[in-house]
Amino acid sequence: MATKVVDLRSDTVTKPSEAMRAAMAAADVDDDVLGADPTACRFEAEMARIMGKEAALFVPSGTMANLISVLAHCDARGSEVILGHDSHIHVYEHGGISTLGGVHPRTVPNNPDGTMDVDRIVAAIRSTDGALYYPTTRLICLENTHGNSGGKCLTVEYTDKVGEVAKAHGLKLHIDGARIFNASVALGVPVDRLVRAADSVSICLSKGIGAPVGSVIVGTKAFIHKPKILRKTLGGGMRQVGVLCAAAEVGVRDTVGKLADDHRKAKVLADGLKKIKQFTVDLSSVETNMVFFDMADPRISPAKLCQALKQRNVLAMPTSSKSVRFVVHYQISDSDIQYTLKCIEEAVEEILACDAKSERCSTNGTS
Ligand SMILES: Cc1ncc(COP(=O)(O)O)c(C=O)c1O
Ligand SMILES: C[C@@H](O)[C@H](N)C(=O)O
Repeated sequence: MATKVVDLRSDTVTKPSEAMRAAMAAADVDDDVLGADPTACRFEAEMARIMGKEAALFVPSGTMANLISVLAHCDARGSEVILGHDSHIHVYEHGGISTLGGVHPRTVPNNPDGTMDVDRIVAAIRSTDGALYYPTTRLICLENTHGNSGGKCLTVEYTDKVGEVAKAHGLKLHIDGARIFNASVALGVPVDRLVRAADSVSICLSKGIGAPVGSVIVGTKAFIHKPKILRKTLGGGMRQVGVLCAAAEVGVRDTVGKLADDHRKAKVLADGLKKIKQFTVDLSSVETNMVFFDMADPRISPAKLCQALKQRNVLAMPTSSKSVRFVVHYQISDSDIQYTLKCIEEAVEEILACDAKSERCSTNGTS
């Protein structure tokens, strides 16, 4: 029997459910590049409806969804996008908007809650009277929930405010909504209301929603025409993609309703960590499915802890030289959470005992 692994590295690690696999096998498909795949068309129409936008486009990944969205809005040479210094687009997408799209990033500091100060966004907008020197600001990007801040939610009030700034300055607003459903559930705000101010949104199907592959870009019908061309340009035009959309349909139907439980389990995990004195965790920062915690004992490093947990079939990821991240998803059970906490306690004991032993060895002069 396969060893049970509690995989808390990310919510991207879920395996397709039996219902997803059955839907994939039974999917009615055709050539999506020719616009003929019935399952893709049905799914895209449903996602547009859910998100309150006119149109939607299925793409292979969240990275490609963000890249295509930025390039579609910034389709003139010398364009600049305002985005968070700690945003996924800026930190984890290989600078694709610049290296592939020629778009210049203008970063604004992300606050601990994932927002960027509105006055700093306004200050970052290039004035047109500096045209000889300045790129042209065309786009503002937000990220909701904000991954590197621990899955924090951007409120609808904040999002609307940034939308007003964009409109007042003739700019567009894109939301990296990889986990927008987590934000919607945690805030208790309908997802279409949460993104109303945005001109485009990218939504990951392969995270909390649990689909094996894909993201969706939503926006106006006129806007989506450009992403469709850019998707093909980037090699993302796929043929019988209904096989993948069928799984995503099941995820949207079955898994969005489980996100609140992911958030509850994350809080249980954080509460358990709080009781272990070798770690520090800010319970108020656990708003959705992510738990970031810091090492409070110099004898315990993120790498040592993750290694010791891995030996107990619990997987996690260091996020810095002093912190570790757990990401909960619907394939993590309550007993998995309790098992993880037990393994953490054992791992701490093991690391400290090993450290004490090596300490005794070094004071005794034996190596
Ligand atoms: C906030 C955010 N945006 C975009 C992405 C990119 O998605 P993908 O991994 O599908 O390229 C991720 C992570 O995967 C993410 O966490
Ligand atoms: C690391 C990042 O690319 C991924 N989106 C995650 O959160 O796991």
